[in-house]
Amino acid sequence: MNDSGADAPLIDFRGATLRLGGRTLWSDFELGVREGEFIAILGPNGAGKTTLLRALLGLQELSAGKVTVAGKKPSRGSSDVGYVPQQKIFDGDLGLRGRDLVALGADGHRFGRPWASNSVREATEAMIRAVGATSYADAPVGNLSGGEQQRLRIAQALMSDPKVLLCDEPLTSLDLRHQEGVLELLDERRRSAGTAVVMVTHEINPILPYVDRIIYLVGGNWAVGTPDEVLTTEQLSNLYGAPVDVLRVRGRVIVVGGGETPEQSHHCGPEMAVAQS
Ligand SMILES: Nc1ncnc2c1ncn2[C@@H]1O[C@H](COP(=O)(O)OP(=O)(O)OP(=O)(O)O)[C@@H](O)[C@H]1O
Repeated sequence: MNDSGADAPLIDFRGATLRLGGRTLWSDFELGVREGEFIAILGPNGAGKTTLLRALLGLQELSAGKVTVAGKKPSRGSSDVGYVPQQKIFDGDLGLRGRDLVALGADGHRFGRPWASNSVREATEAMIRAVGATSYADAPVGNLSGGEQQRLRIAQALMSDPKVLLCDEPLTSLDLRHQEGVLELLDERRRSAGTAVVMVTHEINPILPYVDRIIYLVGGNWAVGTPDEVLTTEQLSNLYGAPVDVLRVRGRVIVVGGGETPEQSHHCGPEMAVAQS
């Protein structure tokens, strides 16, 4: 399923192909992401989800085709792109306070010499308020819960006021309440500021109320579309090249795979995959 895109997409992949270590991760990938769109990237381990984010960060050259972000070739350190890397829980001994972590996201383009300025302090305070972290912003980050830490990391990534926010598995190790908190925060940002959000995740059900479209990558194949378009028995069976059943049970999506790939992909038991929430 190819994406029709918009006139001037914020993210624009054209015929993008990426080969790494003798494997084709994805080929002829086409996608136009509009301002304020919320996109989730799904797929099994090793399908190339993080690598797709790396291409947007200017950290990974394409093997063929092209990609632009805000009309430009992606480049390292661009203030157009905010990035929340895969979660690492901060150590309890780390002396850094929440507000210090957020302030680290202030970049030279916007603030001049970051640490010295009042404008950084004010912007940090405003961002902490915006993500609802005021009550714990002065605590050492290592003492905070995973969900609280994640909020601060997103605040840090938003400090450069990026046009695009990339998040790599921001829901991992969060309970349902904190997952919803993070998703609501991302949703609010894309609605209020028009930031396009692109999120890698293994969690399907929590994201369904929020995302506009899904990119599903499997073994060199890809599909892009709304959750209803992509999460179907036919589409996933095509992508996996093996029988996969997509069931809807009490509003939840459950993917049951016949081969080994779907089970591996979503860290579930041997019989049933995905449907984690
Ligand atoms: N620099 C590299 N050289 C060769 N192979 C690489 C390189 N970087 C990544 N790979 C391989 O590319 C594949 C895709 O990796 P990537 O991290 O994008 O997968 P992913 O879909 O994010 O997986 P996961 O769900 O496990 O995080 C993996 O098989 C990985 O080993």
